[in-house]
Amino acid sequence: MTHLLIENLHASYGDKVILNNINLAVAQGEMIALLGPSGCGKTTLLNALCGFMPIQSGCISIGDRKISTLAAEKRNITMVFQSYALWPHMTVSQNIGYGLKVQKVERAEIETRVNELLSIVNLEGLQDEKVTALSGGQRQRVALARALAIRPDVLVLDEPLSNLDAKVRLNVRHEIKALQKKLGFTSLIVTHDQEEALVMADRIAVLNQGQIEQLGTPEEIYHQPKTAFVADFMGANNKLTFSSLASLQQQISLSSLTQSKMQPSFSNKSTPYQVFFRSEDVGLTTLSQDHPKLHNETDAIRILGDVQQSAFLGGSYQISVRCGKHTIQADHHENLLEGTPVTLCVPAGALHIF
Ligand SMILES: Nc1ncnc2c1ncn2[C@@H]1O[C@H](COP(=O)(O)OP(=O)(O)OP(=O)(O)O)[C@@H](O)[C@H]1O
Repeated sequence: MTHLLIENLHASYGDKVILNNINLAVAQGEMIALLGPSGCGKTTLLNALCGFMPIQSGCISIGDRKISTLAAEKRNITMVFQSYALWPHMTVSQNIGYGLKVQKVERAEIETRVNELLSIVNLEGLQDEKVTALSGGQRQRVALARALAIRPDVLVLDEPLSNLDAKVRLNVRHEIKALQKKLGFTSLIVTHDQEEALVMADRIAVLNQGQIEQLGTPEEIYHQPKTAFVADFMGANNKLTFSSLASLQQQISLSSLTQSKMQPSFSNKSTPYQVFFRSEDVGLTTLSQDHPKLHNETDAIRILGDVQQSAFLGGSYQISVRCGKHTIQADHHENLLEGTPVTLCVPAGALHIF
């Protein structure tokens, strides 16, 4: 059931249009990640939702409550900021209970709720510490507990993990996801980290220049990008261009093309085609190697090139291959010297064609 509904939302800074007709229905208990490059309008959307900036037109409602024109404090939406925004002179408990105190909730009730939240976010025993004595991960948990204390209708998280180091980040993102499942809060999370969005969200909205370019489950966004922008943004950043359908068909048969993830504009034979694929889907062989799997692959694009550069990624090497005017990235199990001639093979099923 839809809990938060954003309809035909437009917002600007002066003459500059930032949000251009945003429509989004968020179900009760659902977590939606807003994903997109810097400047696409993610934070502006959160600010408009929370009432921190006016909107030009459109409607925002929670259940049957229209909130677009309400003051921020009347919306019952709380934001968790990347900077935590905690009170440095207060203890953990005082920070968590702050919103309840402002709402003039009784002292005994505040104590009960604070204790409950300390246990939920695993901060028991630290209630009397000053927040300045806590680690980044612990501070973010205090910020989360403080936001949840007032039982918001919608929880909004603006890059909540970006100040944490890589290892803590992995832990905290799993903790937030587990909490969301357990407590069933409805939330929007802003991130520019695609992996974070894939792991945490029930659905992802990919934003581009103030518009939602695609909304779908993490699997849909990853495997079936609807536009070139989404394919590229979600990591299929190898790109080949073909001037027409005929030149594309010289590389790969028509039956394979229809099986691959080709978009409907397929019928226009004279339009240029862009083909996107991930480095992990590229099979690479050197001339000295015999790779039966690649030779048997009939439904595939095959490209010849020379190694330009090899970068060690830990589990594998990322090989940059010069193929005429294109440079293709391929994951490979071993290091290769610059100039080594190679054959690249990409199965039809791994191609996204626009
Ligand atoms: N207070 C402001 N006044 C004028 N323009 C602004 C203001 N805040 C943001 N903008 C502009 O609005 C656009 C969207 O900014 P926004 O912060 O929403 O992007 P974002 O997707 O959250 O980016 P990032 O990932 O870098 O935080 C940008 O072009 C930005 O320059």
